[in-house]
Amino acid sequence: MHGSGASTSTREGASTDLSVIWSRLLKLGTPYWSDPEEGGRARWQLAGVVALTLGTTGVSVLFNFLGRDFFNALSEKDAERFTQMLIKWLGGVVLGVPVFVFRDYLQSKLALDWRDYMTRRLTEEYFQNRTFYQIQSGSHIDNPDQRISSDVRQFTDTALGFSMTILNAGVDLISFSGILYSIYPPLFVALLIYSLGGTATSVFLGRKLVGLNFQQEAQEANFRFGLVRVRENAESIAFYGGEESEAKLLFQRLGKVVANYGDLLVTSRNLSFFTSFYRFLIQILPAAVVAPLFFRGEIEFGVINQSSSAFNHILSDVSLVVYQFEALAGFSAIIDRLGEFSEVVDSFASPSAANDQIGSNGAASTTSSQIDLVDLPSQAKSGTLLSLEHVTLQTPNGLRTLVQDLTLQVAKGDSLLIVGPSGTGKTSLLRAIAGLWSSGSGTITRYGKAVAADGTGGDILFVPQRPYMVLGTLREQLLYPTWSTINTQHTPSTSFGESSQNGTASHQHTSLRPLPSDSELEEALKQVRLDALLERSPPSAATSSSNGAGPATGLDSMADWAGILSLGEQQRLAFARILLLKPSLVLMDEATSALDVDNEERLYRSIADAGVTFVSVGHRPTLAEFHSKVLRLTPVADSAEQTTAWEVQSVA
Ligand SMILES: Nc1ncnc2c1ncn2[C@@H]1O[C@H](COP(=O)(O)OP(=O)(O)OP(=O)(O)O)[C@@H](O)[C@H]1O
Repeated sequence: MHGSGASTSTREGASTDLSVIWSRLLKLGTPYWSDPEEGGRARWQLAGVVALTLGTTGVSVLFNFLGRDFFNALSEKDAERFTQMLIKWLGGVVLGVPVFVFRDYLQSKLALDWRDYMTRRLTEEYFQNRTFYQIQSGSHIDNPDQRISSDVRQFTDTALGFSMTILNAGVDLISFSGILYSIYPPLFVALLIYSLGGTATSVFLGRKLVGLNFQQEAQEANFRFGLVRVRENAESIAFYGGEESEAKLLFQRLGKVVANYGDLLVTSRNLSFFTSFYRFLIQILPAAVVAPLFFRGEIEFGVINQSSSAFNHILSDVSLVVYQFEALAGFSAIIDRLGEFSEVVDSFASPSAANDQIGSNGAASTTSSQIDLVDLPSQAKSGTLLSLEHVTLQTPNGLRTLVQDLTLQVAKGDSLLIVGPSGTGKTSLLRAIAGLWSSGSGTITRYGKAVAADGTGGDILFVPQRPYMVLGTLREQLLYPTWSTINTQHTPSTSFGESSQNGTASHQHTSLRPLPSDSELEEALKQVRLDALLERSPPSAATSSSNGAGPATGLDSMADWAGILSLGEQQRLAFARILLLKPSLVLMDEATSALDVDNEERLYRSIADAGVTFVSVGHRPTLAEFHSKVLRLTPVADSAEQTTAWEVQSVA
């Protein structure tokens, strides 16, 4: 069972349907403001931002009038009034600047809180019902990491920014229209025609930008993901000498980034031609229109400046779409990507969709039949830990039936080995028991709870071929996943340092399973022959403790464990986790494939001695002697569906 990282597929086109974008915007944007816990505070903050935004318009109107009087005093050579206006102007600046600064600060702070809320919500849904796993294997969603991190940030920043800009523009428009209309009505009408025409033209010229921005986000993410894969698989690539083909693949991705960006540049250049002409033309337009009134002595000189300023205000309000078109196009692309992601995540995260499979369009679609997965409390009497009744298992796309009508039971003290040629469905059977796959029919009953990160459950544990190494200390590796939430509350150099003196005392530990003491952790390492790790000085600079006391050692040492431990060592560490947790039943997928026979025997004996019942998947002949029963899967010759036959044998 191997993870393959994020999908690299991208869609050819973005959704430019305005009604879809609008409904996605509402669906994404509204939950924060109506949230029972955080909504109240958010609404108050928003009210503050709105008030300050209105304040900024008030300040602008004030300066419009101050400017008029200032230039009138200047043209009339009235030195005393000029000095007065200068002082008033300076006073206005002192009062006005804080309004602008606080508006910006509060708005950014609100965007940050909103981002925090949205990211937490999406992340929770992403992990609910193993959505992160289902999305990867069965949907077209590309780069979920980028959507959760950067897309959410851009969404909240831009949504709030645009809302305030629109509000500001509305109030501005009303205030300055009054001023301009009172100066010269024809100027006001000409301006409206000019700006509405400009908006329509820029929408026409920039219409391709939404799709191009959508593609840009996806291509950038694909390129970055390619680089991440090289980092994650550095050693394998180096062994294969695959540098050249990796570079070629990266260049292909870079090529797509550059090509799309090139198209984007051309479209924005064409739009820029128009918007720049539009901007430059209006600089003298109001003065040109009002000048005859001044020459005829109907208005004062300061009114020219005032009308020019009012004209510019109104024009930028009405021309919002012209000036912001590129940003709007980028925002639509973000709404599209995020909305699509949230819809797919929702469809998996909702309990009704938990057992659904994903269709090729990325949306969940219910397949005709499902395997029933039933969890029951442990059966002390019968000793049954796992039972499969008439289980027929299919691949998620329903194209292959892997195992048909399988019935078997695993009771306390049993040890079952699943064998069969590669591709017959051994790992898939474990996937079905773990609840990752459910296409097919029949019933799987698990007696006892699978391990949970809060320390509850832990009657059943699944161990993959390549154990997952968390980012953290050696202690955190050993405690994963049973006590993992407890670990995240501590930094290795402080709390774990304390706990190493008194065992478990410093942990606020509320789980049902007691947290193993340091000596138990060290004993588990000894049993799997990894106690040398306690002595080994970690090579990475990241191991230095933050209090400057030098690198942490022993259980608190930090390293890139997945990078420095051999696969065999990682597999031994996974056995140390079993020995610490002592689950009733453990299901292992080629969990000793990288070990020598001697170590393999020692590990199997140690978990059997600990009273753990186990089911293993494996190819190695040496495994049979540690098991009491063998489930043998054999491909059925000439079967169109490439299905497998099965039989259970006792080991002599
Ligand atoms: N997501 C998937 N969608 C469709 N088919 C899949 C998927 N994942 C695996 N398969 C197919 O299901 C079959 C069974 O895979 P599985 O990993 O269970 O085999 P296995 O018996 O454990 O093989 P091995 O011994 O090589 O590990 C394989 O043919 C595999 O290609």
